Amino acid sequence: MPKKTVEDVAWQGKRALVRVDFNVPMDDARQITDDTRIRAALPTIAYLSDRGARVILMSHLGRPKGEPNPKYSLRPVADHLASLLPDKRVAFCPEAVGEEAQRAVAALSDGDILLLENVRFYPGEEKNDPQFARQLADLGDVFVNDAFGSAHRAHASTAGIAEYLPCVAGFLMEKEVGIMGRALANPERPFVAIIGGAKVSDKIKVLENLLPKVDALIIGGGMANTFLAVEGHDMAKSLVEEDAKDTARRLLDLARTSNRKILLPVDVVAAKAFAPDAEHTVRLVSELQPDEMALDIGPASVEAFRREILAAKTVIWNGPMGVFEMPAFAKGTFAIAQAMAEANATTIVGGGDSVAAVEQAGVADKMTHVSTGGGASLEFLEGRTLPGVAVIEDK
Ligand SMILES: Nc1ncnc2c1ncn2[C@@H]1O[C@H](COP(=O)(O)OP(=O)(O)OP(=O)(O)O)[C@@H](O)[C@H]1O
Ligand SMILES: O=C(O)[C@H](O)COP(=O)(O)O
Repeated sequence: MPKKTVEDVAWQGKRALVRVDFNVPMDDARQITDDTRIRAALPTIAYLSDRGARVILMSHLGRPKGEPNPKYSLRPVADHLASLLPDKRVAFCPEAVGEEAQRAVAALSDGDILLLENVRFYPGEEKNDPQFARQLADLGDVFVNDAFGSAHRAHASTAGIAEYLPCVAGFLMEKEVGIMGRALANPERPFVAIIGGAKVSDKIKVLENLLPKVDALIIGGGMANTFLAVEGHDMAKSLVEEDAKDTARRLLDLARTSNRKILLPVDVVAAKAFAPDAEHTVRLVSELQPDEMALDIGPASVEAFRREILAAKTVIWNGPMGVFEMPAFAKGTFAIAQAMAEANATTIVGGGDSVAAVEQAGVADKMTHVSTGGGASLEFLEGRTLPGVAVIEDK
């Protein structure tokens, strides 16, 4: 069902209360180390301001547990936002609700932008307290949800607030939900999903939701070990989840009976320790030694996965192929990023680590879509209805 967006509202003079996800990484000196999420919200902010709305932005930053904490203040984000929008007036309010916030909103002229302080400085935010949601709602005329990255949270500023205000999607929300939604509901085929990361248990629902939809499911990373163990391989010291073996077996059976391909690594980078400087070598999965663990996929696996990706028309990727934080075990992950960059397909990357990998590989701009949501994109791939999406009005 298509949702209402910012384009469905006449904005002149209205107060647009916009939830953004400005939960950006910062270093110890409170410098923003990656402003992707801020830049991703600019189209919505500029659109509203250009149409004469008074733009009031709400976000969380970090997990301050319901009380003010200068470490998690959004003030540096307001300064950065002002530098990205040199032609606009951008102000910061050190409160998110109450008299000071109301005064700051009342002082806005059409087109002005105001960022409120971290909504998680208030206990009502994460509790989705109706009174807190109401206090936020008092600051605006229309609620715009552009925080895809927080859409899996049913909090006051992402969901509860919609009880009190009409709710439309911002451009980022529309794009995220549109691209991923289309890929899952009506993909151009062949449709290939690549799932990696540490554990099967974190991604059971993703695997279950995707398997019936895809033509091929590529499994890499630590989670592949459990599947390989079920197929009869001795994975030696590799991370294998005993508790997830039944799930892995069930998925392999389902793939066989439903004619879906599951591709597992055929070779791995084997190391004697989980350490950046560990001695390591490429081995066939069947030749892993008793004192070794698999920490990356090997070149033959890369080649097989690459062929599948290059033949696809839609590719979704979540989770690294190995311990890519350590350069010795990052090759497989970067090779997958490269293959996706070369594919003549709709390519979608979601999940914090895989997004970091495509950025480090320098190919983020070659993807059709790099999601700004970690947890949110994972829950979307699980097929769940995200609370922050559910509250947006249907057209
Ligand atoms: N073979 C392996 N053995 C052990 N750990 C591994 C292996 N392969 C990958 N990992 C680890 O898995 C972790 C990433 O898994 P995770 O499921 O969190 O990925 P993600 O979904 O992309 O990220 P996020 O949870 O941030 O959205 C990385 O820290 C990586 O080192
Ligand atoms: O970074 C994220 O995934 C979102 O901003 C949500 O943050 P949270 O996990 O603290 O709710």
